[in-house]
This record gives sequence, C-alpha cells and structure tokens, in this order.
Amino acid sequence: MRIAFLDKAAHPYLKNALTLEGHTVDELDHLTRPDVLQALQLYDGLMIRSRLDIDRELIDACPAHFRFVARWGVGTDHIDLKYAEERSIKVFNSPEGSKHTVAEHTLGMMLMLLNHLGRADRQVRGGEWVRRGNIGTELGHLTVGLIGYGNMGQETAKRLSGFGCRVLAHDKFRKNYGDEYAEEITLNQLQKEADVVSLHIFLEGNHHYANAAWFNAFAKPIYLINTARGQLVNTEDLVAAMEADRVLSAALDVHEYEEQSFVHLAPNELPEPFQYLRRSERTVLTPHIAGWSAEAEEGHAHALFAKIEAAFRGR
Ligand SMILES: NC(=O)c1ccc[n+]([C@@H]2O[C@H](COP(=O)([O-])OP(=O)(O)OC[C@H]3O[C@@H](n4cnc5c(N)ncnc54)[C@H](O)[C@@H]3O)[C@@H](O)[C@H]2O)c1
Ligand SMILES: O=C(O)[C@H](O)COP(=O)(O)O
Repeated sequence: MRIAFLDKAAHPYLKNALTLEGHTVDELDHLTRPDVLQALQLYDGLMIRSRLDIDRELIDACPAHFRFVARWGVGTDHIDLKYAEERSIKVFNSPEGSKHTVAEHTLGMMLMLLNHLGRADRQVRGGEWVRRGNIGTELGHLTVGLIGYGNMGQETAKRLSGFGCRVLAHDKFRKNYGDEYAEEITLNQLQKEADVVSLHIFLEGNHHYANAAWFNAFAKPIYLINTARGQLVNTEDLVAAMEADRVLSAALDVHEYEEQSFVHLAPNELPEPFQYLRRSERTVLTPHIAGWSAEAEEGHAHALFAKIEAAFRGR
C-alpha cells in the first residue's frame, strides 16, 4: 500500500514497520489542504493527528482503492466517521497509546486543585508566603465522579484506587461496567455524591454537556477536571458556577476556544469567559497536553501498526 502521513510522526516506529512490510510511506505534513486534496489520488491510506478535517470533501478526494485513515491519537471528532463507513474506509485510532499519560495528567490536575499547587507556586515566586490560605484537602476523603468510563475513565479509576477515595463512574452508553475500581452509577446519583468530577466523554452529541443546568444539579460544590474536549464545557456557565462557588476550582487541559482562537489570536484577544479563567487563582490551565508523552507517541505508533496489519495483512 502507499500511505500518506499528513501529520508529523512523533515516533519513527510506524513508518519503519510499514516500510519493512513493503508499504511505501510519503511524508506530506508540509502540504496545505488544497495540495493534500490533489495528492490523495495516489494513496491507499493516510495517517493524521488533527491537522486537517477528514470530512466529506477530503474523503471524496480519495481514490476508489483507498482503504484506511489511521488517527495518531484518540479523538475522532474531526473525522466524518459515517461517510468513511459508507465508503468502506476503515478508521483506526490509538487510545492504547495515550491512556496512561491522560490518566496521570488527570491525577496530577486533581492533586493540584486539592492542594492549591498552582496558586501556592505562583505566590512563592511572587514573594508571598501563604500557609493557612493554602490548606489542602485529602483526595482519600472525597468521592470522585468519572463521567465516561471508556479508555481514559477506566485508566483514571485504576490510578485513583491507590488514594483510598470512593470512585463513581457514570457512562450513558455502557451497561454493567462497574468493576473493582469504580461503582457504576446514574448521573443523578453521581451529582448527589461527587466532590471531584472528571470528564472523559467524547464530543459527538455532547457539545456544551456541562452547562448551567448540569452545574446546578450537583448537591455539593465540586472540583472539575476536563482532559476530554473543550467544547464539552460551556465556559460562560462554568464561570458563573465558579462565581457562585458551585465549582470550587477547575483544571482544564482542553478549552472551548482552542481551535478557533489560540492559533489566530493573542491570549488577551480570547473571549471574556476565558479571560476570567486566566485571571482566576482557582484554575489550572494546560495547553491540550494531557495525552502527550514520549511513551504515548511510541504507543500510538505500535497500536496503529498492529491495527493496520491486522486489517490488511496479505490482502
Ligand atoms: N487531552 C488529551 O490530550 C486527550 C487525549 C486522549 C483522549 N482525549 C479525549 O478523552 C475523551 C475520552 O477518550 P476515550 O478514549 O476514553 O473515549 P471512549 O470512547 O473510550 O470513552 C468515552 C466514554 O464516554 C461515554 N459517553 C459518551 N457520552 C456520554 C454522556 N453524555 N454521558 C455519559 N457517558 C458518555 C461513552 O459511552 C464511552 O464509554 C475523548 O473526548 C478524547 O477525545 C483527550
Ligand atoms: O485525541 C487525542 O489524542 C488528543 O486530544 C491529542 O490530540 P492531537 O493529536 O490533536 O494532539
């Protein structure tokens, strides 16, 4: 097969392994979208992170013999999965690669919020010595609610088991998923009991999942963590919930405005709700790196090679 890499591979294994199997890999990460549309006629498959949308137009630019899209990473919200299926194009992704990294980042964010690590660090650097104002809360005494119990939710639950906290998991599309690491629970019940809430759901069908009604349904003030997708959270409603102390603090790796804004605008030109999050001492903000580690990159490469081989070996 001839395979186009539309994003840079952060680990050489996938290209090397495909080449050893007799496939040809061309690196087209420098091409603009119009040039990619022209070039695709030559290919049987492509590898992409999230540089370009794999939409109807791009799929239509692929030849009849085109076989697969390999998403180096997890989220497939930029891929028209339905249209790919109609065209009998297989789509692979590689959650095996980054699930450990995301779970560790999630745990790091929880511990930062509960122990005021971001704020305390900034204060010491700024010459302030605040001890009483930075008293922490033990994770072991809290109830953590995971929303979405797929790859990332389950991996996070495993790591939480070492902390002694109660772990609840709500998943709308799974049944009988409770396990030794998390109790299966309805959203309603989770909202009654959780102190810490971590989002691990996909974006499709969940735009502004966390909105005013959702925040208001929690019985207790919560700590919120989002390492899933920025558009799951209505940022304006999050700010209102923080001002009302319904959200005590929030750690966000993904941001509602990241796609449109971060690339094209300076930070101070981003919408006001994001400015609030920047100013607040009760937030931890990271630039969509929860799934990024050297180990994850190697894991993506291995997982995608195994999936491509399993699907097409000898065919
Ligand atoms: N920040 C990062 O770097 C990073 C890295 C990897 C994945 N992600 C994101 O993390 C999220 C989870 O990834 P995953 O591999 O665990 O996905 P997954 O598909 O394995 O799990 C998601 C789970 O959420 C459940 N779900 C969907 N909508 C729901 C809803 N409204 N209520 C309750 N449950 C719902 C699904 O049934 C599924 O079990 C995705 O949004 C993905 O894009 C982010
Ligand atoms: O879905 C993912 O794997 C992460 O969000 C990382 O996405 P990226 O490949 O766009 O960095």
